[in-house]
Amino acid sequence: MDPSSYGTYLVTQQSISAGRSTIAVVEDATAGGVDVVQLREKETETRRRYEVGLELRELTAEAGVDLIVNDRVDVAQAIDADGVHVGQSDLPVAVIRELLGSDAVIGCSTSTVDEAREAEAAGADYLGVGAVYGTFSKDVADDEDGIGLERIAAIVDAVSIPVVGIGGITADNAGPVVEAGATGVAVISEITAADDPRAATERLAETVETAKDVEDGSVGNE
Ligand SMILES: Cc1ncc(COP(=O)(O)OP(=O)(O)O)c(N)n1
Ligand SMILES: Cc1nc(C(=O)O)sc1CCOP(=O)(O)O
Ligand SMILES: [Mg+2]
Repeated sequence: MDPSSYGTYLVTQQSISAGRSTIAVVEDATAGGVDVVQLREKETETRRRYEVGLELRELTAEAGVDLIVNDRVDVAQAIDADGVHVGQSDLPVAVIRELLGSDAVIGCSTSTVDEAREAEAAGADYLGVGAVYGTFSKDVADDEDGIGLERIAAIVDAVSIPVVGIGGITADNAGPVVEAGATGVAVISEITAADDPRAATERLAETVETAKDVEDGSVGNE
């Protein structure tokens, strides 16, 4: 799948999933219409991460959903994932491109226009930009209220690759992120910690689709 289709993006984290397995959450999310899943189990040992990754590879492939691995090029290769997502403290994008080749999808986290331009020049296929709003799922050093929608719009203007907003995003506040120009939104808690992850995914995907229609002018300008 092309990252320009990454509208609804699930980042996994079993520790906040109310006792459900990451596999069960991803099954629900694929049934609910997620476009891409990132395996991000920072507290899980490598062997277990690999085993979960193999299962996710099978179920995402069947559902036609992309599978991205957080940080780890070796795990991505071992499970035949579609790509890798890295941040400013991880391996550089250009090095990952050398290792994985031109077909791999490489995502890079950025929170400023300069970082975004640099990641694009290095060969990133999409950007994860955040934290858009305040989040409890990760320690985000610079701004605990988030970088906000104006920064999203500035980054979208500065690059020509897709931008995915992340951080504190819910079905209630995702619309403005897409209306600011983001291709989509990435979430952990909105889906993972929901009572019904499938329904939460459906709600989020519906919000993203509606906002895209507003953004491209097909509704709301009659
Ligand atoms: C889609 C997406 N965007 C941003 C991030 C954050 O990546 P990073 O800054 O490398 O932090 P960790 O996730 O590795 O803790 C992401 N994972 N996904
Ligand atoms: C993994 C991650 N990266 C962020 C960034 O700003 O780069 S914010 C974040 C956590 C997103 O979790 P939630 O959807 O529960 O807020
Ligand atoms: Mg990282």
